[in-house]
Amino acid sequence: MRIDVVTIFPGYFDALELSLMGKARDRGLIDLRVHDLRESANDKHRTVDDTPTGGGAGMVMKPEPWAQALDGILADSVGAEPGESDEPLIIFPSPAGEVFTQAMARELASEAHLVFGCGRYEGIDQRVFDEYGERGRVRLVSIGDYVLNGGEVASIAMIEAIGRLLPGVVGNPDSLVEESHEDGLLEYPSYTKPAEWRGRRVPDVLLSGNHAAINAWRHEQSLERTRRVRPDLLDD
Ligand SMILES: CN1CCCC[C@@H]1Cn1ccc2ccc(-c3n[nH]c(N)c3C#N)cc21
Repeated sequence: MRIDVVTIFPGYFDALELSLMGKARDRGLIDLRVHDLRESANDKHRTVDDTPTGGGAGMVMKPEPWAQALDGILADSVGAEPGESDEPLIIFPSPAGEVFTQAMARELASEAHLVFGCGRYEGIDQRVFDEYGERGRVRLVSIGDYVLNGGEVASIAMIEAIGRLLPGVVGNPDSLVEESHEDGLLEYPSYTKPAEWRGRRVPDVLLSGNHAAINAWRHEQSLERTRRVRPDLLDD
């Protein structure tokens, strides 16, 4: 999968050189390209923002630098493999977006080419979403009901959630099956050695070697935790 990111803070994405994402990039499973939006601003001061038309606090990101950056990426996008969508999907993190879920991560993991447009300030001029929404596929996506200062942290979260689902990225694909949200439930509690720690014992069933009983216990724990913490996940 090719992933392009447009941002005024490229350094945020150094985090994706670490751990599993870094290994996936080294192995060519993910082709991550980070673009500094300021390099698409043609004035002497590389201006990317201006005052909001109609008044109001803060600044809004100008449309033209975004168009320069996105047009460059789209022009460079190669055709997809058979069955993949030709057009890259452009994702703009936004508190006004559809909420990102594990189901969306699975859906986006089948894309050949994703582009993440990281806004800052009060956001990006609406006409960028309109322009690229008419020309191709655009989704505004939120990672949750709280306010961040920009789209970079949200993009990193989504890139990790999507990237880890790609074949070969996570060592044992079985570990992807019993995770929170993967089966619609929160995951069961985990334990390791020692069997007793500060007077707290690991549940006996986990020491029994009875895998049917262990699986049944773990499923019940997932159900109980989901009922207690996220009953909304059990609504049909
Ligand atoms: C604070 N400032 C004025 C109010 C509106 C937002 C703005 C900051 N900001 C600018 C671009 C941008 C993109 C995403 C997010 C964001 N916040 N919360 C989420 N779940 C997000 C996502 N995904 C925030 C952003």
